[in-house]
Amino acid sequence: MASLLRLFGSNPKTDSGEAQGSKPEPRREVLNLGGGSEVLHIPRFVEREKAWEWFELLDKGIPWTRPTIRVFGRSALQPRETCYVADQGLTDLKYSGHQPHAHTWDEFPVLKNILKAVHDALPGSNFNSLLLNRYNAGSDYVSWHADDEPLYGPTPEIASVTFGCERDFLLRKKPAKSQAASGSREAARKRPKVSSTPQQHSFLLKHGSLLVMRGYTQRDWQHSLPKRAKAQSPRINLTFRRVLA
Ligand SMILES: O=C(O)CCC(=O)C(=O)O
Ligand SMILES: [Fe+2]
Repeated sequence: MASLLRLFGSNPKTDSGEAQGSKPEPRREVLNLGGGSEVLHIPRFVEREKAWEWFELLDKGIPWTRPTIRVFGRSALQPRETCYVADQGLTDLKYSGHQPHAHTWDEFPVLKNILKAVHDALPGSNFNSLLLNRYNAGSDYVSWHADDEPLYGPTPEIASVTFGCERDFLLRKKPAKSQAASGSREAARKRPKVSSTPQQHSFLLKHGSLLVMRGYTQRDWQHSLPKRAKAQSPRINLTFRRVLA
């Protein structure tokens, strides 16, 4: 995987960390997933102390809830706490049979500061909604999914900022649409066999890190944050998204 990582920031001024009068740009890693999908990772996006300050404000100031969702036809408590913030007048978000209440940005001034930092790091971005997650311990998780709801359009940019306990974030290629239904048995026999091991990547998302999924990542890949017995402290994650129209 390392060979796929293009390391940015090779400017000696930024690498030495001592550009005169300006802060060094944090290191950026770009993982090209192929097929027009890409992940950008900035491990030290928010400086440590600032990130703890933001963690505390979010931990205490956000009205976290643990909604009941529907998965495979059954009701269950969502395995993490959540909150949703969005510009007014946007199409409502709905996932797993649940429609979260859209809070306004004005209710939580800290979110405007975080949003500004994200916009500054990602030229051309213009996020108008935010899904927040709070994982109380390693037993909280998010299962395999893609944020491919139509309201985000075909190639959404999703910017994910992490505070608190570091956790593994996994990406796996969606299985190719089965061709078994079409074509004859003979055609299937002649078709070259594809490897049964799905392509997978793993990122350790640290306190203060930013991870951005772009291009066709939501169409062609899934992501998850698995349970981790050793993770004993809370993690807060913010995913900024743009709802179209
Ligand atoms: O917590 C994370 O890092 C990911 C959250 C996520 O995938 C989501 O809210 O859609
Ligand atoms: Fe997601």
